[in-house]
Amino acid sequence: MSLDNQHDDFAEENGYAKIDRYNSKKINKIAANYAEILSEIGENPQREGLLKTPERVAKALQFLTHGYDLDAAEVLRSAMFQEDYSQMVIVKDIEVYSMCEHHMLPFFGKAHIAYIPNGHIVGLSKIPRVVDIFARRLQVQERLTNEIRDCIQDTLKPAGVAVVMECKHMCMSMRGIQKQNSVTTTSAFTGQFIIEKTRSEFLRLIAANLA
Ligand SMILES: Nc1nc2c(ncn2[C@@H]2O[C@H](COP(=O)(O)OP(=O)(O)OP(=O)(O)O)[C@@H](O)[C@H]2O)c(=O)[nH]1
Ligand SMILES: [Zn+2]
Repeated sequence: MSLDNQHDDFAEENGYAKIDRYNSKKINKIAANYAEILSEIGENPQREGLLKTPERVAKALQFLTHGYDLDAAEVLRSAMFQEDYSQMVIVKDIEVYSMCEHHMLPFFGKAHIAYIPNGHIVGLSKIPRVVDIFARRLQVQERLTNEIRDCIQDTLKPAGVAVVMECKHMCMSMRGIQKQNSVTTTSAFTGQFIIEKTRSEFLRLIAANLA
């Protein structure tokens, strides 16, 4: 499969068929800027290996920020089901890839999310989808954490939501302070998770190695 085809197939493979994935005007504009950047860093944008690089980077950037084109609440609403289940539901170890808004370098790690149903449950896959929709934007980890919490709380209206994220920031490892192993943890809670006992149960369960 050619590189172009791989990119073209991205939308469908990821269930994001309705994204206007290839706004070619946008791609061309971003690519032109990257050709200039290549020159500025002392490279020759005309050498063979770099000929298609500006276009590749433009497409990669569009992928890495495609969350702007998606509505996380709509995704949740598309798979809400009435169910008489009122115990904690936890989806843990969700891989997260985002980009910090300060340096546009990746930060990545895991999200652990729980909610306590209040009449409705949600299709399990929709929780990582919500994570991705907010992560695939320029972010800070704190806002990303809060946006996931608020979206689940406002849409599903459960008795409580808990979000914990643990991420490594490339802007702190490959440049700047250059700390290779530091991990940043953020958390956000609503409803019953504000109560110490419920929050402790959630934290104990995400720390446990049950599977
Ligand atoms: N709170 C928070 N800070 C972040 C996140 N991602 C990156 N940063 C920080 O954003 C800050 C930007 O600080 P500046 O002093 O303006 O930028 P800088 O000179 O490149 O800073 P250094 O990284 O310390 O070299 C840095 O301290 C980064 O570590 C994030 O998700 N949350
Ligand atoms: Zn950064």
